[in-house]
Amino acid sequence: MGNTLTIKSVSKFRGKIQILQDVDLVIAPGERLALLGHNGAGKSTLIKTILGLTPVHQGSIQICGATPGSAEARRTTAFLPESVSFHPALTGREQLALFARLSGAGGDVAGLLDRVGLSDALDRRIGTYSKGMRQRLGLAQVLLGRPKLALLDEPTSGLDPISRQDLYAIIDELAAQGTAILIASHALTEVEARTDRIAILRKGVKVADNTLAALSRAADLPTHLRITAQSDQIEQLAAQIGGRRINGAALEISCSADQKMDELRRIAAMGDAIVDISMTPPRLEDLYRHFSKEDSR
Ligand SMILES: Nc1ncnc2c1ncn2[C@@H]1O[C@H](COP(=O)(O)OP(=O)(O)OP(=O)(O)O)[C@@H](O)[C@H]1O
Repeated sequence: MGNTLTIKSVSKFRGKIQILQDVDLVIAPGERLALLGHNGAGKSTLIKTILGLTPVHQGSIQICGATPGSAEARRTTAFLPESVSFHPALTGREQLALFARLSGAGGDVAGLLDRVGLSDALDRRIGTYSKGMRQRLGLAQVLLGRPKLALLDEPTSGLDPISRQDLYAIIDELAAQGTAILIASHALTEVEARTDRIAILRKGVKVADNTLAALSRAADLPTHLRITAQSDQIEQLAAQIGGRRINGAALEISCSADQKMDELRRIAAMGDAIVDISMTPPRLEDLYRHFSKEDSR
């Protein structure tokens, strides 16, 4: 099956300033892609070009073969902005029913509101909703059209931890139904666990695009091993193993992914002197820092 979203060599300028430079990106049906980047890296601009709200100056974008902004692309694409705004005088039910009518999508409005946890508030005016409730209503709107592509800009900003989990559960359902999902985010820990692939923009240039495991291999960042010793043996172990003393009875050493098993064998061979070993592989935060820095390419 072809990709839902295909972005080829897209460049975009604002006046003389280049905002996006030769960006290639694809998302397959059912795939969840995290789009990361510092403030001003070009994430929102890329989303706006996919939506057809701002023109592409070079290159091309296709959504299931359709051009951004065309009737077909609009029918297949859903967008959740960072701060959703609705008519404050309408109730959640009225607002969603209005969207359903406008889009011609129809659908079970009350069922969708229940799905996003708004069943208690469906007949309350949106003006009385909290930010998290408005975000949930926005998500119901995304679900309404059964989109092939969902673009979510900072979907969890301002949400409490449970609401975040609920939101990702709904995103997972969407993906399981075949929707291609792009999540622009600064919440690295969340997207680390809940997406399939990571793309990083730096000053409008895509500097990374792969699975977490592949990015880890490419960056070759160290894994940290923390070794806890019997308290009366720490001095002797420190002399043998080296590394950094953490507190009275622990040492920390760093090694590359290739060296990790050799190090573990070396430490395990020290027998009863070792009480515990814990291992911390590079996290998305480390990879993000690595790929976002100026000399990463
Ligand atoms: N309407 C506009 N006119 C001029 N420049 C703009 C406009 N919108 C965005 N820019 C510029 O384009 C660049 C990319 O901005 P964009 O909003 O796409 O970044 P972002 O990665 O979404 O940032 P953030 O994480 O802060 O939301 C920035 O330098 C920004 O100043």
